Amino acid sequence: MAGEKPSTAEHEKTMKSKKGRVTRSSVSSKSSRKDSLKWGNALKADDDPFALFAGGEEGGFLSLEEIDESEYGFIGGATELVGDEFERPVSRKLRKRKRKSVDEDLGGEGGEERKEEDGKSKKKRKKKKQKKKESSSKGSEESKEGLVEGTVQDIVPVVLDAPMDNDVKEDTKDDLLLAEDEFYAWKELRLHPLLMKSIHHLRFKEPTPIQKACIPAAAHQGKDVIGAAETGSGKTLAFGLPILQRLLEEREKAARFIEGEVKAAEEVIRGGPLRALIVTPTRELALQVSDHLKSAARFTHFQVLPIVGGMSTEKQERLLKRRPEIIVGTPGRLWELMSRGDVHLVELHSLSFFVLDEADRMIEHGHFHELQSIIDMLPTSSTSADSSSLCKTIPSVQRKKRQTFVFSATISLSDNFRKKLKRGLTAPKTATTGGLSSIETLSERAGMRADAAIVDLTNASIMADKLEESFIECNEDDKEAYLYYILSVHGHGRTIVFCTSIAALRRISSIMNILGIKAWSLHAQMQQRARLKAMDRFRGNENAVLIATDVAARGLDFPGIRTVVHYQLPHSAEVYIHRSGRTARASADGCSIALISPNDKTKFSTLCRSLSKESLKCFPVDNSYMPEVMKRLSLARQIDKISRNNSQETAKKRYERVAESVGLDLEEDGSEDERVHAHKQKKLSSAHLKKLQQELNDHLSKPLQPKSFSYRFLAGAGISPLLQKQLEELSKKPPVSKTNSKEKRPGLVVIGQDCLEPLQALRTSGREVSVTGEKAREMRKTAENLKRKRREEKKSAREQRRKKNKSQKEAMK
Ligand SMILES: Nc1ncnc2c1ncn2[C@@H]1O[C@H](COP(=O)(O)OP(=O)(O)OP(=O)(O)O)[C@@H](O)[C@H]1O
Repeated sequence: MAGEKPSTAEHEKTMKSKKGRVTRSSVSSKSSRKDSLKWGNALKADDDPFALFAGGEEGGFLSLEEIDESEYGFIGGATELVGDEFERPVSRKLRKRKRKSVDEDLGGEGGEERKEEDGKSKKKRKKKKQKKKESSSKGSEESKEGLVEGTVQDIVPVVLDAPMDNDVKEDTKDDLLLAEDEFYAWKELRLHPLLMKSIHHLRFKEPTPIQKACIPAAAHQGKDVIGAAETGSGKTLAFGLPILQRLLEEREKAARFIEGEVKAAEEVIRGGPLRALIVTPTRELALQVSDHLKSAARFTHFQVLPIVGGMSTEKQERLLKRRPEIIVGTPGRLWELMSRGDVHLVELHSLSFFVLDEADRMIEHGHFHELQSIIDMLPTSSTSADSSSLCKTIPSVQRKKRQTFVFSATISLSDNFRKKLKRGLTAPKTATTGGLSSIETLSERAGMRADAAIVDLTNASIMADKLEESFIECNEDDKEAYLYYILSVHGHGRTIVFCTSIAALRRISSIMNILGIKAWSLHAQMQQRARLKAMDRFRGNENAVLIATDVAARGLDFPGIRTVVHYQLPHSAEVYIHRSGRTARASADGCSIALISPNDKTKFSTLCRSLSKESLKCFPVDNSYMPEVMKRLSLARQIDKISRNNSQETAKKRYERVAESVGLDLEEDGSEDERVHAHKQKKLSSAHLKKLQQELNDHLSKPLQPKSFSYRFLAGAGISPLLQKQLEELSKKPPVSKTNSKEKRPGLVVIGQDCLEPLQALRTSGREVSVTGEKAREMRKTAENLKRKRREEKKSAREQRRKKNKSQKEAMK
């Protein structure tokens, strides 16, 4: 820690000088003076002294959606660069555009209200500005007197070893002590104060085991790392923090080195060549990792840029011109831009980190040819070290070798992995021909060193500790019914339903929506914008349902998913692990339910065997609900069928209209009689559709209840809005007259139904069942052994009796 103090103090000075509050000369005083001029406006505009470096409140996938449409910037280092100027982290314009897009999503509703709001908020902003002006002048007076509030210490007391300002108030001191205790576990990782500050912001009280194991090796010993740990264990920061740590250290070194050279220092601050390239298998994951790194880098003003498919290439090229230090991308788009010769992506001489997230997915099915090409573009480690002298921005600061990180929850390495790596080192790079068939080949080809730290924290089952797995046996045709049962009887908490085929996904999401369960879809055939929107909506509602293909199986970190349903089984045990790992993340709990049809049985028992599971809990299903579930489902299926036919008709009509408008002659469909008949049929089917919808609505207006449920009595605890409404309606009705016996009894319904979350239901009444069949085989064997033993005993007893009789008879003679 001793070695850290000067840098901490220096950093402190730099920050203060940037705020314009401290005028003493420091290492960075020249540059900061110039910078403070540029940043002056931004600083005045915000209360938080660190807001300049922060991403503001924006983040998550809504802001990512904006990437497609707007001038998205680098929020990671959080500074948005426009032209040559530093602007406020996330501009008001961006926020406004975001609001506009939300309005558009809502079909333009609320536009007027928005205008009104805008007017009000303008006034508010004016008032705020006025206030800030007053307070900043007050603040500068205070600072003159030595009364500085809202300094670095206020925000991250723990991390800054510099002494606290004497004028910090007593109560704040108590908070600081508390914070110091709370974040103590991070101290031994010796991270840069700016990183500790963001960790404090993220409220991560202690590092996760994988972070504890990887950060010292990667950040302080400069090692390559192969990291494996359960899903949701914080692997992103396990590689992200070492990257930021080293970049910060190098930047400080460079700043010391070029002391006095304002221009060079500015260049260093603005970013030069690419320093870290992170590759992930899916677009959504790349965006998420980039978002995560941005939040970790929010006080460093390093730039993090996602480069993924489905978004404008031109825009990405424009943004690459701003030379972000860190790029997170998917192989396809990265390679596309590299092949186009994008300077920032092909000049990799200063690349210090190459990261493969979800590395085992990269080698699956061999469809990552681009990854091979990217890896082949990387300079060999020795070249990269030598050529650091080519780097224009930090001319003489000697950089360390490139580090390679390979991470996943499901990595299997052979016993002689190190030997292979060593062999790889002695052989020239071109000798490794062929595809990236294994993690070993992949790591070796990426230049991993033989002394790489191998951190494998996966347990025997490879599943998250607090995940409870279960299954429901049912017919293929009944899967929809059981899904509806889970979502309606236990529909509490965010749920993700996995399918393997897009056709199945479309069908069940349509049926669930007809049944009144708002379900979002996510699959690879959707437009990128729609994919991000679905994810955003899913994040936004804590009881939302997402029906997804395996595009969402890996890495995606939705907060608080309570249940994962495997509607169709995945193709491999690894995918099952990753899918199930969307719940029970970051020491939370959760449950998974697999729907197993007779056709799935063999696959399921193979999967269980490969995960060393002999038994699994059977998810409790209350069969008395099923008649009502089936009734509703039958109506929904009929509605779905008619709606599909109708939409086919509509599409056909649209096609005919377009053809007509361009003067195309289409063949007439059948005779006049047939067309009249078709028209009649259509009328009938729309009447039928109306009737079905009415019937379904009647069912849906009542809460789902078991068959034995009596609708006559009021009971239960609490009043749901539905119950409230029905009570109100009931109170408006006149009492049933005894004389008029024909009058129907008012159908009073409803009980404040307590919805039991799937995990709770599983814990209270799930029963353990053998899944591999081995237990049953063992029991059969034991029973047979017992039977044989008994037979043999009987036989020997008979033999003895016979012998005894015989000897008695002989004695009598
Ligand atoms: N030290 C920490 N303390 C608490 N939460 C953390 C910590 N580090 C990361 N997290 C949170 O844990 C969650 C999971 O992190 P992350 O996505 O990195 O997991 P992962 O191991 O990469 O998961 P997967 O294998 O599914 O990709 C995230 O919400 C992240 O913000």
